Amino acid sequence: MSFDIDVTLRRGDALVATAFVAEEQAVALVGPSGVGKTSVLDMIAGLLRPDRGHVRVGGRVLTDRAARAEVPAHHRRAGYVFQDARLFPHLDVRRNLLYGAKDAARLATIAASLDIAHLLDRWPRALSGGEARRVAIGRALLSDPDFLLLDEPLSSLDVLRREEAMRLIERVRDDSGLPLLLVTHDEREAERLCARVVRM
Ligand SMILES: Nc1ncnc2c1ncn2[C@@H]1O[C@H](COP(=O)(O)OP(=O)(O)OP(=O)(O)O)[C@@H](O)[C@H]1O
Repeated sequence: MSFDIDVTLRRGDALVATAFVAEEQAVALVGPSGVGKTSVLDMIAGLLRPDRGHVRVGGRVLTDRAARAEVPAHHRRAGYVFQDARLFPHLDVRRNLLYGAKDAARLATIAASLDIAHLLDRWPRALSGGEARRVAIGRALLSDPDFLLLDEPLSSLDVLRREEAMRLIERVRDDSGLPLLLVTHDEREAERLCARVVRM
């Protein structure tokens, strides 16, 4: 079992709710803008607390409102790649990658596999959107996570870059073997990258 999620949260006027149990390693969360996809990732990462329900990943209970159980975000071992990369602007790419790294010796391998080895001495402000996102994926992988959360990893890429990014995600998925939850607007991408598609 990868993800066992059943959460409800009121945010302003919106009611965010989803429930699914996935045996598959890779799960896509699809749905229209504003339905609450990012909020669900935040609840799984421990950045938002659901009003009711539970979050279990890889059999581990991270939130169980009925049992008053809540693992703090920094103990969840989530590799969360945010929609806007969120690199530290005052750290170069190398130090961004090593931030929170469990095993710095993996830097070279991961940088090579993400095609960012030539960017290690650059500053985040000198990266394209796609490069920044690859660095964010690298930083998440180096933190030795138990699972991966990717928020719209393909948005704002042109057709060619999108295809490259999809191949990269397939490789990360297959090489890491980690439970992976990916948010996208695009049903076709969801079906290609993930054995399970959850609609919100
Ligand atoms: N800080 C906030 N306070 C109140 N409501 C919020 C807040 N952040 C988001 N919302 C609302 O919660 C709902 C879910 O937002 P969320 O960002 O999770 O949706 P989403 O499906 O990820 O959207 P998108 O695809 O546009 O990124 C929306 O209706 C949004 O307006």
